[in-house]
Amino acid sequence: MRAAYRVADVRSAEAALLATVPPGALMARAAAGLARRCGQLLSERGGRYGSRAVLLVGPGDNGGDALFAGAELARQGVRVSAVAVVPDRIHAGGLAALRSAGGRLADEALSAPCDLVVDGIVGIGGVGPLLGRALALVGAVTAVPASAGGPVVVAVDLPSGVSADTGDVPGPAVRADVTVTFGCLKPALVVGPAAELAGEVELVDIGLGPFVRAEPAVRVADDGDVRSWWPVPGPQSDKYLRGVVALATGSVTYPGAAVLSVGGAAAGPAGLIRYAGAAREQVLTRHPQVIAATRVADAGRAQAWVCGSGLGSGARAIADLRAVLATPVPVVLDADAIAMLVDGAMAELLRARRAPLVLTPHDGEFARLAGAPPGADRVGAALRLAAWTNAVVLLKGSRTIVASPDGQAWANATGCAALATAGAGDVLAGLLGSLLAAGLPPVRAAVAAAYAHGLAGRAAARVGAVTATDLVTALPTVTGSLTAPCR
Ligand SMILES: NC(=O)C1=CN([C@@H]2O[C@H](COP(=O)(O)OP(=O)(O)OC[C@H]3O[C@@H](n4cnc5c(N)ncnc54)[C@H](O)[C@@H]3O)[C@@H](O)[C@H]2O)[C@@H](O)CC1
Ligand SMILES: Nc1ncnc2c1ncn2[C@@H]1O[C@H](COP(=O)(O)OP(=O)(O)O)[C@@H](O)[C@H]1O
Ligand SMILES: [K+]
Repeated sequence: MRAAYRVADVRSAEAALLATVPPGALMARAAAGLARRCGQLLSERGGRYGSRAVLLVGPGDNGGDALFAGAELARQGVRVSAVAVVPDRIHAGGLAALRSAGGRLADEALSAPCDLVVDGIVGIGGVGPLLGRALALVGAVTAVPASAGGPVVVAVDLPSGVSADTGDVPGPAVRADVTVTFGCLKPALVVGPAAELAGEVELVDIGLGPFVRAEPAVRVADDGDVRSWWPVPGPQSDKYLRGVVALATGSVTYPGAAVLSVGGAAAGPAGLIRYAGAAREQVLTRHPQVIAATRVADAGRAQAWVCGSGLGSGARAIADLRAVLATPVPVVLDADAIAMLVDGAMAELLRARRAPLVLTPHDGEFARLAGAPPGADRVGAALRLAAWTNAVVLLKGSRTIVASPDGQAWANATGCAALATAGAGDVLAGLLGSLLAAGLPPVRAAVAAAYAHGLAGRAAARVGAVTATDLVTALPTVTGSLTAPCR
């Protein structure tokens, strides 16, 4: 698990650490890590000696990091020039170090072609959209991407122009190929549109770890986490012990949603799938192992329910949703079921529930339920909806968020834009239901489902254009790889 911390918490930790080390030591550690990565990137692109680097140097310590790293690169034979955002507010020690290593202060950014741009405009001290010369410099950096022969762009701590705590991007911002961040991750490196601007993120250890006392603002699961959580059948398992997942999804209008959600469930760890709904025939044609009924009341017992994907919102859908909410087992509500929750008549059933509830809204469904779209602070918005509904909220997006009513938030790092295809959410809901049925607690089930779903998207994208059916095809290999092999 990786953890990202808010700026205020990073500052407190840094203050505590600073009191234990000589002045300048932290910046030296940060700059050393930054210079190391920049040097590697130059070596990969034809060599350091004689290459050209431009430092964009803001008025704060972020600029100081860039200058000290530039000094180290200059010592290695790189021709380094620095452009000050605010010429009379440049880190004096950093500038002296750069000059004594042979680097220079330039007036114009990128007046000649260069191999590397180091974005030291702002880091965690950035507030709001970039202003003044900072804004003009960002335009110059983004003109030619590295993939089109432009310079490789390395952001110092954060890509300048992003909101560190929320991952919002309120205006023009640096698009980095690599972000070298110090001490710990910040939310903007893992959530929201900012995370897409960070490129590859390298975390440099500056000794901050023991001084971070706060709870993470957001967590990111890795392969090891998901693998260790994934339910694995034992020698005594039978289909019931592995868990029974039931789905009330699809409708006469949208039978495909039923097929896709059952397909997602089929890749999960549950031992048996029940289906209740109007798409019974279509489900059985594609998934003959399913035990299918037409109504929830006739479906039989399950350890978790999935309800809503393609369900519609007529009288039949309302009755099935009510029946699902009345069960004493974990429930995933997706799509139409979320929309139907807006109806106050469901409130009593929700209040009476003791078993876990997981909501899987995209932004539109979120807005219907919460009264407004998630906005700039997606983690905060998901946490508020989770607290209000007493449900785990899986807020879909390019970095899907999982938020719990007790204030824990996770961001998914495996997604890819290929997932933005009709029916992908149905597949996710089915897989999530299967993980719940197999006994995974709701936050872990949601995090693990988003993780595997993202990997399936990537796997399918490697083959070609991705449809939700391709996700169903790709999922078993992904989920199989997350499961210890049967002995
Ligand atoms: N505090 C520490 O112990 C360490 C800090 N380090 C570096 O220090 C950085 C934080 O330094 P600072 O607190 O000096 O802050 P920054 O250097 O991130 O930026 C602050 C300055 O940027 C300007 N600024 C803010 N928002 C702006 C906007 N929207 N448009 C234009 N200019 C804007 C302000 O004038 C402000 O003085 C970190 O991100 C990291 O790079 C590292 O050296 C590691 C140790
Ligand atoms: N730009 C994107 N990058 C990565 N994943 C995305 C992106 N856009 C959407 N997704 C993912 O695609 C899925 C879409 O689900 P959803 O909106 O419910 O579609 P549907 O209702 O058609 O099934 C979600 O898992 C979401 O996180
Ligand atoms: K920066």
